[in-house]
Amino acid sequence: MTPPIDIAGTSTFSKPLQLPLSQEELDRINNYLRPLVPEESLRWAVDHIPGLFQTTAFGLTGLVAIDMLSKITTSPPPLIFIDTLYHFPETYELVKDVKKKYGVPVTVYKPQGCNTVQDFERKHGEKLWETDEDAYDFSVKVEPARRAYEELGVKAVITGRRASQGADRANLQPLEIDSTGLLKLNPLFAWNYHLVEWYIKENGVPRNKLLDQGYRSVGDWHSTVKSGEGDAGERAGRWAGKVEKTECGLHVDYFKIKAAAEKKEREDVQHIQTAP
Ligand SMILES: Nc1ncnc2c1ncn2[C@@H]1O[C@H](COP(=O)(O)OS(=O)(=O)O)[C@@H](OP(=O)(O)O)[C@H]1O
Repeated sequence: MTPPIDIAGTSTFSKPLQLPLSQEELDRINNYLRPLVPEESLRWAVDHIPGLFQTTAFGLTGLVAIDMLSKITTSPPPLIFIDTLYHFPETYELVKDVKKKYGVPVTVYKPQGCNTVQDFERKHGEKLWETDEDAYDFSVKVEPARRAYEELGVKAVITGRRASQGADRANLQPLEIDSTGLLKLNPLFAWNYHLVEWYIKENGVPRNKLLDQGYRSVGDWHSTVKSGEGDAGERAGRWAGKVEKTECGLHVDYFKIKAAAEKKEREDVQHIQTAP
């Protein structure tokens, strides 16, 4: 591969960026980042963005970013892994492989007050993903992620989302600001599945063993199935059979999912109180 160009000196943005960013500044940054290759975007982000972390479920795209970062900086952004407690054993194996190969710190956050599935089910009941999707997504991913961002002083995260994954991601920009003010850098926003797969093979990057068994995007074991060829099918194995569901909650409006989860909690309490 061609080594990434050293673009650090060509940027006219303040170092570090002054946060929060105005919409005008965000637009200017996106115009600057859009034509860059991922290594250049990552290098720019490491140089300019304070409080930068990488949030990863060790999907192929995030793994590409981890590998690129290991080649462009000696102090890559620390990794945050939200352990829903329902990941496949192969995913937990991969976390170990990545730690061993790259030596990068991985901070793990779990659902509040829960260390094990048994803890979670005592608190929320069995199969919460079937009875209330929003409450499940909020408890296993959204709340732990917010806790991580607050406790670790996270101002920005690198994500593994790409526009070619379609649905809500079809118009993905290199840099976004979410409803809480968190910056999200999507360095591989313009890559397709085949390019990501090619990079992983070419660079000997560790990957989830489930990918050799026909899985293409891996989430929780209870809601992930094998999926077909081509970009259209990449995330088709996530929440299979639920046509409207395309996100796990981490990348939707925080306040909306929080409100939905709290509403369900209130209804449950009311139901218990009025039960005969
Ligand atoms: N559990 C967990 N912990 C930390 N970060 C996570 C998690 N789940 C999703 N993500 C972040 O979202 C990126 C896209 O993930 P997915 O395509 O799997 O979709 S989804 O978020 O689960 O809906 C994903 O990209 P990857 O780094 O490629 O995994 C991460 O940036």
